[in-house]
Amino acid sequence: MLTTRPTDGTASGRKRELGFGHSATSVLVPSDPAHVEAIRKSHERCAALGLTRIGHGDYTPLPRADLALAHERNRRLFVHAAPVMELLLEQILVSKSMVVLADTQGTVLHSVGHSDLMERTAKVALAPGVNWSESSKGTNGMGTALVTEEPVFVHADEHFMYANDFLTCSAAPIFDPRGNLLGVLDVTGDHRTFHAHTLGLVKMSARMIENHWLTDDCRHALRLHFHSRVEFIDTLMGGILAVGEDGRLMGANRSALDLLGLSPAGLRMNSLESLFGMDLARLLGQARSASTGPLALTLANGLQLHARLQMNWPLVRPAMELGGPEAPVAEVREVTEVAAEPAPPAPQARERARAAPEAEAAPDLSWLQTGDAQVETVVAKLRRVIDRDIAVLILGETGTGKEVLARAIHQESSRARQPFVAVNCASIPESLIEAELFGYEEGAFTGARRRGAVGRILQAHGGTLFLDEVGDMPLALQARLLRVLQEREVTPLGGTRALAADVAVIAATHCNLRDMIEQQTFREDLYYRLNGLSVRVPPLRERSDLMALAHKILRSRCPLRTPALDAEVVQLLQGYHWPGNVRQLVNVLRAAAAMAGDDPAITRAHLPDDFIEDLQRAAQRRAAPPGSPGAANDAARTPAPQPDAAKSTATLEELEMQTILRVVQELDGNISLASKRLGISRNTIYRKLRRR
Ligand SMILES: Nc1ncnc2c1ncn2[C@@H]1O[C@H](COP(=O)(O)OP(=O)(O)OP(=O)(O)O)[C@@H](O)[C@H]1O
Repeated sequence: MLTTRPTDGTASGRKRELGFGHSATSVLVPSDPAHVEAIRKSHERCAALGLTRIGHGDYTPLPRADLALAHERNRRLFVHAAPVMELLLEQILVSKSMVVLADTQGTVLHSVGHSDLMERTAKVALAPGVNWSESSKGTNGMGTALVTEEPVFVHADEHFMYANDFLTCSAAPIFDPRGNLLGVLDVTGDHRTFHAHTLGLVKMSARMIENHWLTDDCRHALRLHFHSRVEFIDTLMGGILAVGEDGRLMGANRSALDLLGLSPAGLRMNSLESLFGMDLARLLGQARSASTGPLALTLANGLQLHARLQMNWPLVRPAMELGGPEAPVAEVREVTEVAAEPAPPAPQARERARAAPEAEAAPDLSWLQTGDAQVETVVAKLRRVIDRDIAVLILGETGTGKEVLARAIHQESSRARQPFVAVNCASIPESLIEAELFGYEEGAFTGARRRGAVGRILQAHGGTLFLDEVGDMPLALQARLLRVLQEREVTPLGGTRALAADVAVIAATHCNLRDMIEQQTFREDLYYRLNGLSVRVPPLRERSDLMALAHKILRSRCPLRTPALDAEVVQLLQGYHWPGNVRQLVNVLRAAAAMAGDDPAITRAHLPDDFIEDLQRAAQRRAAPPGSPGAANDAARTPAPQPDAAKSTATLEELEMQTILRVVQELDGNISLASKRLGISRNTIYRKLRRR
């Protein structure tokens, strides 16, 4: 049933029930009997609580300390919800509404919407800290959805308090994979802007948050994505079931529960066997033999499902690099077929992804123990300082795994469930690094985003701040960073209030900071503040676990059909000097595994051409008489030198720069491809190009 509601918001207007389409100023509001009943029941609850329709409710936000506590308790919810809220806001921008996130108590945690979108009073009422529980504000979207645990819209005079009948709100509860209520997502706007599709958008957004939560919770589990219609598998309607190594069902999204006809409690009482009549080994076997396309599964009730298996491989997840040309994307590999790479996100989405705290975490330290004695020592040292508020400084050449190590430290600490925020000091333009790190208030500088921005340090509050390439931090900022680390507070640019910043700090660099201190390009006091414990990640050429590492990388790339390495390839890998370290090894093996396809072993023919060329050049250098232009020396270890490089009178640095420029030019400015071809990280390329 559709009824129209007056849009003038007056009491007489409220009493007028207009017929469908009778007024140019009225809006269509679907009001099916279940909805009418839900609102009636809510009004009854409000009356029973002693609320009155002429009441106003209290719009005073929680005191700062209590709000900070609420934020702290709901940090994870915020981390998953914030990017989704930005997306939702983009969809409803024309409706001049606000997108609001509240906790299970109805306390607003976060709201987004431009300041000119809503009347100032309404905006203030939706600010963080204001409570919108039913017991405080009567019938309203957030409060009522929290009580009923169902999506609901509350339009105009359906609000219990007349004071709120100029609003229209659509709200949906958010649940964790075990069915616990986490909070509520809401869109609130002026009642004249009611749109019947808003509730649908809010419900979809709540599902997106739930799916992120599930994927994060079960990031190392195998995930079964399924639906009864094959084209729906990877949509929001698709079911996701997380399965542990022992075949245990670890969690499911709401669509999965709906498709399986289970409650969250019912999920715990089931297994793969009871649901699909097969255990994990058989499921994997079936996936292995299904060369392409989804698997066919049958439920006990005869319902046919189409499924795909997926797992996350943190090993190959590209590091979050601020300012880089690609957005950080958790790399997902399908077991049954190669996953379609996500399309490159739009610039706005990229911006959001950068601004959002990272939700994904890395494997812990034991994952890094593949038998090298130097790595073992590093891990043992780190285990002694974890959770002791000691800053860690990681030293090592590019591509040795410094960021992987930092993530592993975070993962093994008590902060593992909190954000890990990586800041690459080399890849952010010097003029922006201050704003990136410390954040800024609205209008702090020309070009600043209207609503200001939370800096990376505050995004890491409660978790770990990873300062990569810290040697590239401008001197002026080093002083500010030192103050933050000493006082544990941040004052955003253009702001006057200092905000608490509880962060564990891990810094990394390939530079010699001691030399930099002597050259007065790095502050000594900051060096000591960052260097509670310094560890050096060994370059790959010094490691004794090359083959164990290679097999681990291959296993993670091709879990079901891990190719072997034939004897010649083993010899070639072992004889190589690996200037690009583990990153280069990953790239070479990834390309070789792709070339090998279904072949049981990787042979020389599968190795990438540029790697073979480099091997040949190295062999020629070794064969050349000592002192000759082609003889092996350190310069010969420069990645991908030009053929006549050794004869040139240019310095090593100039040759390197020429090579980088040539490759970047050849690849039309694609830094990612250039980084792969050169075997150095994208950050290193950015840094070097900037220093030109
Ligand atoms: N122990 C490891 N096992 C498997 N893969 C690893 C390991 N260490 C590093 N890698 C892989 O090597 C690549 C480079 O790692 P990472 O980005 O951590 O290096 P980095 O030293 O921080 O590099 P840069 O100095 O260039 O920023 C990544 O793809 C990472 O997944």
